[in-house]
Amino acid sequence: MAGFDDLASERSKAQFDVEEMKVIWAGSRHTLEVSDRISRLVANDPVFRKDTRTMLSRKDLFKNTLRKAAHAWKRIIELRLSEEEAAELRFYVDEPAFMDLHWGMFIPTIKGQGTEEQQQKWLPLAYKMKIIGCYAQTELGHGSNVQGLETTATFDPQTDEFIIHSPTLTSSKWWPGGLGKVSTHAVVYGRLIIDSKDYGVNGFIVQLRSLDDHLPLPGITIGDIGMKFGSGAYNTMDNGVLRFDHVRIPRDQMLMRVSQVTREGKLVQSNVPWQLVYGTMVYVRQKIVSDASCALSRAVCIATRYSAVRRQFGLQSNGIETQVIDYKTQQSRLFPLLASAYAFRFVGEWLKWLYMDVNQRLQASDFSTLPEAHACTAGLKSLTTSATADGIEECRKLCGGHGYLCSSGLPELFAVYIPACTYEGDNIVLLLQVARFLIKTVSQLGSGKEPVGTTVYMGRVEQLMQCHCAVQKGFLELSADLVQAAVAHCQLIVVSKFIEKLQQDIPGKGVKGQLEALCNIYALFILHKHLGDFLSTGCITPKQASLANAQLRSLYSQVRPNAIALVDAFNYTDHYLSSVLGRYDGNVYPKLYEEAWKDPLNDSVVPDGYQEYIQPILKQQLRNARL
Ligand SMILES: CC(C)(COP(=O)(O)OP(=O)(O)OC[C@H]1O[C@@H](n2cnc3c(N)ncnc32)[C@H](O)[C@@H]1OP(=O)(O)O)[C@@H](O)C(=O)NCCC(=O)NCCSC(=O)CCCC(=O)O
Ligand SMILES: Cc1cc2nc3c(=O)[nH]c(=O)nc-3n(C[C@H](O)[C@H](O)[C@H](O)COP(=O)(O)OP(=O)(O)OC[C@H]3O[C@@H](n4cnc5c(N)ncnc54)[C@H](O)[C@@H]3O)c2cc1C
Repeated sequence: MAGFDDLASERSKAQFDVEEMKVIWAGSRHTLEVSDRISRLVANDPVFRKDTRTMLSRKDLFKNTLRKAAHAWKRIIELRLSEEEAAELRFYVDEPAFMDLHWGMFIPTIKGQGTEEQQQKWLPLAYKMKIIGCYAQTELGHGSNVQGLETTATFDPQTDEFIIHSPTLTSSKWWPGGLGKVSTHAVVYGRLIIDSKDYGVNGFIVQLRSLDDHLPLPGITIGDIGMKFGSGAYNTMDNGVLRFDHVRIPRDQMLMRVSQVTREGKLVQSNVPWQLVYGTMVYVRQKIVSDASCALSRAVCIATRYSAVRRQFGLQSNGIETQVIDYKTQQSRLFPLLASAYAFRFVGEWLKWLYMDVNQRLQASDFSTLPEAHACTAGLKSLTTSATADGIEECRKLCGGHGYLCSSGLPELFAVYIPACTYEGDNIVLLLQVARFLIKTVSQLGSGKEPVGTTVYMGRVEQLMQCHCAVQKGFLELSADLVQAAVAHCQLIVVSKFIEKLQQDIPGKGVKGQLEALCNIYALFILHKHLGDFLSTGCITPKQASLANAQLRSLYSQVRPNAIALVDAFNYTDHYLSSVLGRYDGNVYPKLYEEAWKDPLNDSVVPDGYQEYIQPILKQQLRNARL
């Protein structure tokens, strides 16, 4: 069987220990064991099938999502899964749904911005799924500009309550995931008003629906905002619209770790920086970087396996055509994405450590690294999601026509993934945050502080920043250029963290050698992609540039025999990949053919509507022809 033999032959060429690489990719033997066990548990459960998603109506699709969520919860309880195992199960169910925001934003917000008492009251309810929460910050009129939010939370000293209100159409909450049809509660971000004075944006816990009949509570207007990009895709998520008409909540439902409002209506600032109100966004952004490595590796796995199975032109002496993975153009498009997947994996590991370190310091009232954590999470979220969205589309193109079929898994992966460039912060807006941080850092450099990092890459950032700062025009005037410097800074971090990973103990025959090749491919690919920066800032010479390009080509040849093994190391099940082109066994053509007949359009030989609309035309034309 062609495809199967091709992949088996590819696997025999591997020059490194794939099982050890699986541990490196997973992060530890323990994590590998958990993800392997849970991914197979999900793959073998018929309730979690994904192949019909694109054929369901929005209502049936959503009902099926609720069914899966209920089944997932039941399995978590039945099997007594740990929090880690439960998170893995939700990950491998692989369906955007309200649970993501309940566990991924509502709970972390209460943990990060609630007082001890508020955590003790609300977290047990949320952990036991007695309430379902979402994160309601964005409004119809404002998303990026958080300080522009219009929802009001006015303190009423008579009743010791806040009155939550939507004063304008544009103040309607708009986009929050899980809000439209499911959530019973929300963390609502609104303007704190005391005695007609506006104290800026804070978070408030607000109940939205009755826990008895799920109907919206008095003063609450709530619903779904409608179909989104793609057919299946993100339409399993009820992104919602929410309006308040003077809804009253008790004073103790304002999240008060950052600021407190006393019974007398006095605002008291605690000793933590007010920016902690934005803390959930830092947490989610570091998670999004790890998610980028998962999404990109998934697309690369599909495209790499298919590139080894697909043969086109180049008839060889043995009478068979050439594998497209052997074409240098295919390698120059595919292998940088393979290297990027590994690079994002490792920078995501570091970012997770940085986030935990910042949190530990916050506990000790050390806020010194919060600005860097914000800049790193914002910048790396922007860099990795943009590269991943473009990379998934490139993988679709690397698979030719069959990449455009839903059965390839790539169109839906693209449709589900691309909003990551927007949610949790528009990517350009976030790069501007990095630029602000860099300007502050460069201004401190005058005090003799030396930047650290990979020489050529560091030089590029420094030069780009010096050029821009030297021009001394306004920030806004320079923002397009400063974004360029911000990207350069984030790429420096990715390369540096990959190099640091290589300095760790890396067991397994040939494993370190493969990672070194991938690190060099990532670094040289970025250098090649941004050659103008490196040349214009004098970081490299034209001669060095051409040597770098030659080195890149030879690295592709080094990776070629290991490509299939490098994607096998992701350890993805066929269920998770959900792709005929990316099947582990390479049995592509028979399965493509089989899948086609499952389409409802093939339920009847003569399609509905033919007799009603098309046949009359043909008959009329026949009659005309006989006249
Ligand atoms: C763009 C900014 C950062 C602008 O902030 P601003 O206060 O209006 O103005 P500024 O002067 O630039 O900043 C003031 C200051 O706050 C700092 N700061 C800003 N953001 C953070 C943070 N996250 N952590 C820690 N610090 C932060 C900035 O560095 C500034 O500090 P500085 O004054 O320079 O010392 C902010 O408005 C923002 O983050 N916008 C993006 C909004 C966003 O990300 N929304 C996400 C909604 S939830 C979502 O999308 C969930 C999707 C999940 C899913 O569906 O899966
Ligand atoms: C699938 C999805 C799920 C979401 N889930 C949630 C959720 O659960 N909870 C929630 O609260 N929100 C959610 N959101 C909203 C999301 O966080 C916002 O859409 C996002 O923060 C971008 O803000 P915006 O829509 O206002 O974009 P805008 O800021 O209006 O962006 C429009 C354009 O303006 C540019 N721009 C804006 N400001 C500047 C500036 N200062 N300088 C230069 N250019 C600028 C941007 O770069 C962009 O090109 C979700 C969105 C999506 C798509």
